[in-house]
Amino acid sequence: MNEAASTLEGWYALHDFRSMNWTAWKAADDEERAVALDELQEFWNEWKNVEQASQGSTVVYTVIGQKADFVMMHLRETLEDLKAVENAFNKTTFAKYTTKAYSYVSVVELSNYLGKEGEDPMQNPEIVARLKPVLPQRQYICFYPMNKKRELNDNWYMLSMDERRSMMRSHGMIGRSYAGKVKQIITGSVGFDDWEWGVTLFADDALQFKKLVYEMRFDEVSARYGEFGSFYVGSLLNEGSLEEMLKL
Ligand code: VOV
Repeated sequence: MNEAASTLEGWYALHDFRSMNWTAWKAADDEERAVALDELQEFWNEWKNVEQASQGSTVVYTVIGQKADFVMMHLRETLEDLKAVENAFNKTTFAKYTTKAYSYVSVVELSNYLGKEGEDPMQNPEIVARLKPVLPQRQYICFYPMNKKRELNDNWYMLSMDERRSMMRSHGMIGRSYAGKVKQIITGSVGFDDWEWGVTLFADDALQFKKLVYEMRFDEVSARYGEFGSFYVGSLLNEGSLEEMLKL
């Protein structure tokens, strides 16, 4: 059997995409809307407490286009913690005015393709911080799921470790040339969701997503082996900008 890459896992991830039910939101009276917003604010404060206690991280972004109106991306220590945060949101008054659009379940993952031989990665604070990251508050987010191909002639999983490592090195070099412009969080989802990985990118200039993804399309690991799902792009929401978005 071919050698599997070994992976390190960190916090579990839930990308929870919701759409607004604008008809219901507009039909609600001022008091109902105020209650919904107050509860949402309380909920948001709880997320901040979780982040301060280093037990997870949450960011909220709009989603542009008709696939959804906003996404809550949660990182938590366990799948149960993710379910709890999902349930808690569903029980808020605000959730009554939303519909479920899409969700993605995965876990922050690092592989050993480019790791140093003989080093215990868990003793490296940089690696631990990448496995349990505080999510960046950049202006834009881009999320999409992907697979590595398993076709007769192009089967990633039949390649030797050395072949895969050399392609991942080239991938990493392209990625590194975007240092400071795009921050990536790769989450593994084999056994958890419909694709093999979730790719979440953060940037202050959304065009850098297009440039990075396009450049990677010419790199063998993406050109030959990458298969991609739907792309979601959006901009950062905080309590203030969410209220602005919901103002009638
Ligand atoms: C923003 C830049 C960026 C950088 C620096 C970067 C670097 C790296 C390194 C060094 C490594 C390997 C070690 C590890 O960390 O696991 C990876 C790993 C991975 N990547 Fe990546 N990637 C980036 C960005 C980046 C993008 C934009 C994509 C989507 C590809 C595209 O065509 O749309 C991607 C995908 C992945 C995946 C699916 C994996 C896991 C592959 C596996 O088989 O296990 N990635 N990636």
